[in-house]
Amino acid sequence: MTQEDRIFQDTNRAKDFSFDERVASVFDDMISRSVPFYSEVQRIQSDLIVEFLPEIDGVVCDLGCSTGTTIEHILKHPKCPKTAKFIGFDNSSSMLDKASAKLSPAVAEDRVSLQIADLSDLPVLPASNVVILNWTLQFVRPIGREQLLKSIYDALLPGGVVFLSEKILSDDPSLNRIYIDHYLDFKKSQSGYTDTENQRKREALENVLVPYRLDENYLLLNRAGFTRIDTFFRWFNFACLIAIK
Ligand SMILES: C[S@@+](CC[C@H](N)C(=O)[O-])C[C@H]1O[C@@H](n2cnc3c(N)ncnc32)[C@H](O)[C@@H]1O
Ligand SMILES: O=C(O)C(=O)C[C@]1(C(=O)O)C=C[C@@H](O)C=C1
Repeated sequence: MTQEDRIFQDTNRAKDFSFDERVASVFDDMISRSVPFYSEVQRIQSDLIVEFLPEIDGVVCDLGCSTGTTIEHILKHPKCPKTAKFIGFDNSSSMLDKASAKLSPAVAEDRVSLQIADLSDLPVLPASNVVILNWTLQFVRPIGREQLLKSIYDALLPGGVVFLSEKILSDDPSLNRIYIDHYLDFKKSQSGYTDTENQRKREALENVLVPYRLDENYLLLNRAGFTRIDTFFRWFNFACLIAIK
């Protein structure tokens, strides 16, 4: 059972945000209160993902899988083939411990495996039908992003897809300001985070979460080899992209 996220009520919290044990212990609460339409995105994304899974031996890699919520959603989808295999990667062992508990029956049946790995220095991915990067590329150092997307492109089978969800910037500064203000309002109203908590989290995420503009993310995907790209969901400064090989 996930605890309620009150991490930024604590004044002693170290400055830089990190996915440590303390964040992992409240993460499901934190992300569902911090990413607008988080569960709806999981729902519609899994509807899309099953369209790209073959009847037998499909492979899905979730990079930055955190506590395994996305894999759990797909596994529970009525159209998810029973032979599909899932591999979750993350560089936080605390997150993977939570994922392993959440997904334990599927791990026991060998449908899911979890691997500790840094996305800046990823082992070669298996040939995959689907690769997911949900709110994770934004945490990878900008210099490593293109190479990561290239290795995803190489790992995808023909017709395979990458799902990329990110916090984004607008190229119009005044719209950017408005979007961020509405995002802060969202966090206050939907979740009860105070202005102080929001401000502290914002400072902790500075230089840790580095968002790109939507067109910059399209360009990165283009450079990696993808030409068929679409935005299937957007809410102000959050966007979810699909790109087909
Ligand atoms: C915002 S969370 C992702 C949420 C998750 N995909 C979901 O849909 O619930 C970002 C995750 O990426 C992981 N992460 C960040 N930088 C990473 C890196 N360089 N290598 C591997 N994992 C990383 C973090 O540990 C964290 O679990
Ligand atoms: O930008 C913020 O304030 C956020 O809370 C965003 C965000 C994200 O997009 O990953 C940052 C960290 C948490 O993992 C959950 C949400």
